[in-house]
Formats: sequence, C-alpha cells, structure tokens
Amino acid sequence: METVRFEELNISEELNRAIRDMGFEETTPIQAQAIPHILEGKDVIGQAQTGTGKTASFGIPILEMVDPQDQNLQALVLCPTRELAIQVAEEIRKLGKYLQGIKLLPIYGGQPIERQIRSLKKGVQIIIGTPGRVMDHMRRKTLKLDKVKMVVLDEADEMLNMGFREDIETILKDMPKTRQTVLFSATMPKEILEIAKAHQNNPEIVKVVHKELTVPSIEQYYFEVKEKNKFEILTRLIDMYNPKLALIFCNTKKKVDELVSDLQGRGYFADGLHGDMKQSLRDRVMNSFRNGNIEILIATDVAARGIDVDDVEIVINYDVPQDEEYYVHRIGRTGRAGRSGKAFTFVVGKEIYKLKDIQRYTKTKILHQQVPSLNDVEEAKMEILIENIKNIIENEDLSKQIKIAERLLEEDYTAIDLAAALLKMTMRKETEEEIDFDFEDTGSEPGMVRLFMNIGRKQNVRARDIVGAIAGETGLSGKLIGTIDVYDKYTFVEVPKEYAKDVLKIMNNAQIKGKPINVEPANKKR
Ligand SMILES: Nc1ncnc2c1ncn2[C@@H]1O[C@H](COP(=O)(O)OP(=O)(O)OP(=O)(O)O)[C@@H](O)[C@H]1O
Ligand SMILES: [Mg+2]
Repeated sequence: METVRFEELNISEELNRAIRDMGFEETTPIQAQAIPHILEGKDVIGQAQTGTGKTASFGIPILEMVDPQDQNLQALVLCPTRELAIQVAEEIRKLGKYLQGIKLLPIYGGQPIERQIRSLKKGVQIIIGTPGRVMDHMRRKTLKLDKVKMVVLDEADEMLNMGFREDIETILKDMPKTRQTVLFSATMPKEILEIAKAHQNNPEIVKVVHKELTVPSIEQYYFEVKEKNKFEILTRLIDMYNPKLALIFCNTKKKVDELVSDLQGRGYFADGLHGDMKQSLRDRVMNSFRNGNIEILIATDVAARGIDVDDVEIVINYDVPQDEEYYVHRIGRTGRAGRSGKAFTFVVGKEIYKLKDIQRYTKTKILHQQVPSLNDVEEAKMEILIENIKNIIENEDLSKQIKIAERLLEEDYTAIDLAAALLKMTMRKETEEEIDFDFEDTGSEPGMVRLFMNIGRKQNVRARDIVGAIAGETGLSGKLIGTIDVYDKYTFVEVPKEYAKDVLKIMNNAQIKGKPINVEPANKKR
C-alpha cells in the first residue's frame, strides 16, 4: 500500500471537504500508513522523509478525535521551535475549518503570556506549543493536562537534542496514562526508542522506508571553496538560478547577521532568522519570506526543522552543518510535496570528511560541482531569457504583437532580423544618446555617486532586478555597485564616480520588467 484516497480512511465529510480545499488528491504514503493506526487509538512512531505530509498524519486524527462538546484540553502537539508551532497550528486550523466548535491555540515563548492565558481561559481543545512555554503554563496552572487524550511530539528527536528531555518527561508525566502518544520525524536516532519505551504503550512503528533518507527530487551538490570566496560564490549561485525563494543556513547567529547585511548591501531582498531576535521580528521576517517580500532567508538551524514554504527552490549550506541529521532537515526545506529542489553545500578544506559522513548517513551521493564562472552566470541568464520567450510564445495571447510582426515581415525583413532586433531591445545593450554630466560625490562614501530612478518598491521591481540590470548592462560586477535603497519614493543606487556616466547612459535606455526607467544623478550639474 503506497497511497490511498482520503475517502477510504473513514474520516468525517467535514475533514474530507477541507482536505479537498487544500488540494490534496490522495494521501502520501506516511498518511496512508499512520492515520489508520492513530485513528484506532494506537501509539505510533512515524518516520518519513521531509515534506511528505507528516503534519496532516497527526493533524487529521487529532481533529477526528477531539470532542467539540468538551471544553477541556484534549490534544497537545509539541514542536521544537516557535515558527513550527505557528505553522502546525495553521495547518490543523485549515484542516478543521468545517468542524464546528473546535478551538486550537499555538503557545510559544516570546509572545505575551497574558494574552495566551486569556485565550486558554476561554477553553481550548488543541494546543500546539513549544516545551518551554507549555511548562511555563503548567507551573502557573493556566494549562491542565489531566484530560489530554493524545500528545504528539513533532520532530521528537530534535526536542531531545535541544535538551528538552526533562521538560518533555515532566509534561508527559502530567498527563493521564491512558493517553495516546505519537512521535514523528524524518530522522529517528536510537535514543528516541528509549523515550518511546518509557512513555509509549506498545507503539506501532510506521517507517516509510526508502533507500535514502533525503528526498530524491532534491539535486544535491557541493562546492569546494575558500572561506573568503563564499560570499562571491553565493551571489553567483543566486544570480545563476534566480530562485523564487532561497534559504541559506549558517552555523552561527553572527554569520547570519553578517551575511544579511552583505546581501542587503548588494541589493538582494534578504533577511535573517535566528534565536537572538525578538519574537515580533522573527514573525515579521517569516511572514515576509512566506509572501515573497524577502527572497532570501538566512537562518541558523532554528529554521531547519519542519518549516514548509512552497517556493523555496534552493537551499544553501553556507556552512557544513555540525550534525548529519541537520543536513537532512536543512535541505528538506526544498523539494516538498513532490516538488523538485536544489541543495548546495560549501565545503572548506577538511570539512570534506564531514561531508563524507553525511553521505554515509543519508545514503545519498552529493555531487561535486565546479564553482560557476561569471560566464556560466551569463549563460544561465541567457537560458532563463530563452525559457521566458518560449513561455510567452506558448502561453500568452500574442495576436496584437503578431500583427506588428506581420507588418514588418511584409517590409522584407526576415523573421530572424526581427527576433534579433527585439532581443537586442530586451537585452538593453544600446544607446546613442550622449549625456554629459559632471558628477559630484553624492554617495555615502567618497568617490561614489548616487543615482535616482523612478521606480518605487510598489512597482514590484526588486532590488535584485535593478542590480542585475545594472550589472548585466554595464558589465560592472555587483561589487562595484554600492548601497541600493529607497529614498522618498525614489530608488537609488550608488556607483563609483568613474562609472556613473556609463551607468546612467545605459540605464536610461534600459527597461526593468518591461518598464522604461528614468535615471538621474543626485545634484546634477549640466
Ligand atoms: N496528501 C497530500 N497531498 C498533497 N500535499 C500534501 C499532502 N499532505 C500534505 N501535503 C502538503 O505537503 C507539504 C509538506 O507537508 P508537511 O509539512 O506536513 O511535511 P513533513 O513530512 O512534516 O516534513 P518535515 O519533515 O520537513 O517536517 C505541506 O505544504 C502540506 O500541506
Ligand atoms: Mg513536519
């Protein structure tokens, strides 16, 4: 049995309707195997690859089991991080949207506890929380576990890693012995069996076994690099693959902060996530990443587990992870729910041995790849251009444009002439107009000139598009382009004075996302 239809699982029509709304057509293998056992009331240890629907594997049975008439807390899900608690709560909320009278609440540290207490007082049947905050509420007696029928440890192994073992034991001991205990993770080290033995009752072990621990639709590569070249290579990879969203993992918070400011300095829409940030900021960053306002998220392992964001097309291990399991979880942020993805790992010197350990552990091969040259980056961009053109030909209404083309063809131009001219226009390579400006140092550093453009952020032009356009048009590498930011309603870039004239000339003939841009230097003198 690989997958089945949800209808065959004997779950309520309300749930089935929500599942259809979410676009799930059939179960994933872990859902097909785990849901029936959990519905029967059995304890379960569930292991399946990243992004294969473990959340719904416990979310669906929880919603089936909870009695809406009963206001007591009936199900508790423990998650290792705050972001994951929020996300899991959201998924269960979606699944339960047609069920009347079921209340659920995520509770996690960093959020005002009073607000949580008020919500708890109103009666909540399902809680999704981090162990620390759950303990806190237990001590304050604002959370009673004596009516809990089911507890789920999502990322069970990680919660043990993080030193939550005692907390978890305390929490489990506070619940009725008759409760059901369910553990899930993509990795299940042996230590987990100890906690299982102590706290589970004859568990059903559901392993969706594969040859390898990682998802086959994620292409995995590594680059042998020097520490000091990492940043340059990172930007090349991003420019080359142009991912909708990318997630970059560093081993320390400090590195995350540094990388955020370096990438922002180069005009990428990047931001960071780590444990030293205020929760309100963490929430803001996570939301911006989910809705695409941030295209590159740089994070510590706080974002390695469970986080599910559709459009993450690339994961980069800027540092090799300390633990083999972490490699699995980090790269598992891409290639979710059957999608494809790419994972790149930067390896410095002796770290190659760590990579060998990782490959042994995951039973996969991580392929060596040459660092892309600037030429490769150019070529890749060309490929993207060609893809875009094909896409337009195949999917868009071109009747208006075809009329114009027909007119030109009647004038004895060949189709090739036409295409080439248009390509030239798109590639914005040309200008006749001479501009004569004297440039002052208007940038934030001596020798730099600030150029203003008529594009605000609202027009959906990303800083990266601008830098990309300038770099592409002028041949200046990103390094020569200084700060890029929005001042008043204008976007500006800073470039070295000696290039300012060229940049201005070329950019005034260029388009970004099909819109002409108007570039002017600050304090221009004619
Ligand atoms: N049956 C299904 N069909 C299609 N998509 C599904 C199905 N079940 C879950 N999904 C979607 O797949 C994505 C990944 O699911 P989920 O986050 O539960 O994975 P996971 O197994 O918990 O991964 P991880 O180990 O990284 O935590 C989610 O966006 C989820 O909504
Ligand atoms: Mg998960």
